[in-house]
Amino acid sequence: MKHVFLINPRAGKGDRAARLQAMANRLAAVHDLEVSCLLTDRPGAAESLARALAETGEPLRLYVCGGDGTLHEAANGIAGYSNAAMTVIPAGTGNDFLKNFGPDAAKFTDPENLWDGPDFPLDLIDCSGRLCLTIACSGIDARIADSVHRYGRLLSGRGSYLLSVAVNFLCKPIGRRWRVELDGEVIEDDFALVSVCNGRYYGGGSMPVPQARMDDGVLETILVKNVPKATFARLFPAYSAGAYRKFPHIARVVTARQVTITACPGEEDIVTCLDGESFRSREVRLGLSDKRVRFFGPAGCSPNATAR
Ligand SMILES: Nc1ncnc2c1ncn2[C@@H]1O[C@H](COP(=O)(O)OP(=O)(O)OP(=O)(O)O)[C@@H](O)[C@H]1O
Repeated sequence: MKHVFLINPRAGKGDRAARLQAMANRLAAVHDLEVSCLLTDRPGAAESLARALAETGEPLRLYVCGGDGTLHEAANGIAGYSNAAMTVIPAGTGNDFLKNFGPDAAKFTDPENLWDGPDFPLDLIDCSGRLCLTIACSGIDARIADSVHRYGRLLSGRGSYLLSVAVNFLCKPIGRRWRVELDGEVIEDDFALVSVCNGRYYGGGSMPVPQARMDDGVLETILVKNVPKATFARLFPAYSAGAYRKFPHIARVVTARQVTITACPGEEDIVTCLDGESFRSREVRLGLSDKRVRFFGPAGCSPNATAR
């Protein structure tokens, strides 16, 4: 069995690569394991490195050291390979994925809790060919997340968030005219956002659909219609706390197997964010992937620990 620490030295604040490499060396020495470290040298590197390791066919335990973006890339690399399993040692900024594990999330910081932990399959969202572990969001939330990344190159975390909210929320309309197809049902309307949830957390801890479970073969999609800005600001805390049932005239949750979002003629491209990584397109097709990813974690942990 190969144990590989896949380290993103650019994740989070400050370079933790040296500390993570020391952790890997200690794990090898204490348990007489074959442990190596790989550093990502560019965006996208975690995916190609993870895929290359999985393609060898050798039994693999991959410790993804980074945030949600690095985890997203690694999952795209190893999904569907039965010889490969992955876990995460949180080294990112938000680490929203681990919030699904509740209090056990803290145990993921120590590889002693991970190296011989049980593995279990997790579902994945297929979004126009890319795979997403937690939440695939399109709309105002994705536009804000996208700008936070862009402004983050110039400003602090809080500064880039505030500027992003100002630009996307205060200076531009919230709604976009989309045609949304949910299995057979077609709705054309102005939408604030449409988020397909496998996991429960995104955007630094918002939990739109608390019943979403990561291994039940079901995706929960929340649709929020366009509303005046003051209404959106007033309802956002309830949306973030999973209380969408409090405003049924605006929000609705469905378990459609196929969701297609198409920008209406004249409307700008749709911004979609997958595990925090964003892209633009005219149309987004979402559904349960036929691939799953093998995930390992501390004994007794559950990716549904906070589901309700
Ligand atoms: N050597 C590198 N140089 C620049 N960017 C890199 C490098 N290696 C990986 N990346 C990119 O760094 C980005 C940020 O990584 P990641 O999302 O894991 O951390 P984060 O943004 O701090 O955490 P979170 O997403 O949990 O808030 C990813 O999009 C990844 O592609």
